[in-house]
Amino acid sequence: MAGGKMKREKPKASAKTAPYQGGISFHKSKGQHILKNPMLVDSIVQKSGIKSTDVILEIGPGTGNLTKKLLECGKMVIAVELDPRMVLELQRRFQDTPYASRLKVIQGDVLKTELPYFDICVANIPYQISSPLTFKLLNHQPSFRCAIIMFQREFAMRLVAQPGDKLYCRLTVNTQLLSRVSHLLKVGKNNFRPPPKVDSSVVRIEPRKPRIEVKQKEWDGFLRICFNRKNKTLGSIFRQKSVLSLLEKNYKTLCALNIPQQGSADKDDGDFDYSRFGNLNEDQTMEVDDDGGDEEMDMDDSDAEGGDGEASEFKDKVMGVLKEGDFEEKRSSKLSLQEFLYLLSLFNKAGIHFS
Ligand SMILES: C[S@@+](CC[C@H](N)C(=O)[O-])C[C@H]1O[C@@H](n2cnc3c(N)ncnc32)[C@H](O)[C@@H]1O
Repeated sequence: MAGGKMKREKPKASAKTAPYQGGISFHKSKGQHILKNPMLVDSIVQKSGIKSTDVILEIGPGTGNLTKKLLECGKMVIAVELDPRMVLELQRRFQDTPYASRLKVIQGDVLKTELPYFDICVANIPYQISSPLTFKLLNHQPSFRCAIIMFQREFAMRLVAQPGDKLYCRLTVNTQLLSRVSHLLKVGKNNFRPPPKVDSSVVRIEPRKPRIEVKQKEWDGFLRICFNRKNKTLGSIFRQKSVLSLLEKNYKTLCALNIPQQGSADKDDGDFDYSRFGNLNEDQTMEVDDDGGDEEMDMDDSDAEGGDGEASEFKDKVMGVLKEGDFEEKRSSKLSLQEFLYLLSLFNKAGIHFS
């Protein structure tokens, strides 16, 4: 644990349920809504299935109410906290306790921090980093066993959505490509201090082992097109001029370069950019109810169905792929992960690429 003044943990406030606040004022801009219900903290820890040998990653420990329980269960807690006031408070709270040698506090923005090895992540996070954090964790190597994370309810429901659910979106498919996600607990606003404006949910995320390998940029480009208008048929999406001309450009470039056609299971060169899968614009914050960036865009006249000649030949090729897999009349809102993977493989087999 980092240095700091020695001070015993403060005695509990008169009300039994009072959370340890350390006299700190909370900043909503940093997502500081601490857990004030000890029974809820117990329940989260119990559902986490922590082993006594586990190295636990906690993101945003705040004043340490969850941290304390994690220290009781695991071998080691590594806590990443942005706010130096909270870091100091954690040091004060645990420094002269038996937990001190098993707590490591890293001060900084978790999104910019190189994460160490951990077995399990348990966290009540600032909701404004939900999406990039999820993908940062899911691309962390070596992979961890599972993550138990508190999210804004709607974000959580997007993660666990199934084809046909209202909240099924690109975020859902991207998350489920990399992990199995399940809903653990509904959490009301009054369990936090100060209470946020939205309800929350605790979700369990287990990275897939082995991973489903996709070419990242290819997959991302493909899903962006599919979810551009998720309730329209794929036939109607792929007949748009803008989509056809983008795909035709890629097709001609690859033909000109005489690059052998690759299957979708090939990996990209270079590092994975987790921000591509979950950029901040489609995140859910405590205060803003954003819809995940997959709203349907109105098609303007210039983007009506594709034209004649050479373009029309390419359009036939694209439509041929959709027909081959029986996808023309299907909609992204109802397509399973396996169907998306299959459709991309059909496109790639036909030499049609999305990056
Ligand atoms: C919702 S509070 C949770 C506090 C505590 N874990 C609890 O449950 O009582 C989120 C915490 O994350 C911290 N935080 C905010 N942005 C962060 C970031 N980018 N990286 C690391 N910590 C961050 C905040 O300062 C705050 O302490």
